[in-house]
Amino acid sequence: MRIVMASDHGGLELRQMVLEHVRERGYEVVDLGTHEAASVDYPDYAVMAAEKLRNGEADRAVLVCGTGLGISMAANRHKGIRAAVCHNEFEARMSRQHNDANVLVLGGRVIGPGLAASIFDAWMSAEFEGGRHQNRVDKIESIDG
Ligand SMILES: O=C(CO)[C@H](O)[C@H](O)COP(=O)(O)O
Repeated sequence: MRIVMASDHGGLELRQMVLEHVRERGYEVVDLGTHEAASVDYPDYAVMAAEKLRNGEADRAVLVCGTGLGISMAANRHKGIRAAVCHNEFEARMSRQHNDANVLVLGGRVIGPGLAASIFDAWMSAEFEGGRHQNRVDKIESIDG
């Protein structure tokens, strides 16, 4: 499985730490940066990552900004993208089981690397349950506001 990762400057440090963990777990990573501490705009990174997912160059994404909020808002503007900001393993598991989230979003100024790694593991090991949840995800996908 190929995972695309991206962050703004607010998520740079956490992204770099989580990236190591993701590689240690054996996943192939497409790292879109940012690579420097200079201020950048998180929507640009959400768009780049969403494009990789939508064109099949990656299977899942992990996005990080300072809070996780802005980059998830930007990612969720794309059809087929279901980005979930997760602060704990429960949210991570549920975002897969019920919401079929294909983007995990973390807040670099909110959580530390140990928790972020556990959240990633929980997210990757949980499967979408389908059934009644598929119907709801289909309704999300049909929203054209
Ligand atoms: O969390 C974020 C968006 O939700 C950004 O990382 C944050 O807004 C960047 O702030 P600053 O430009 O003050 O470093």
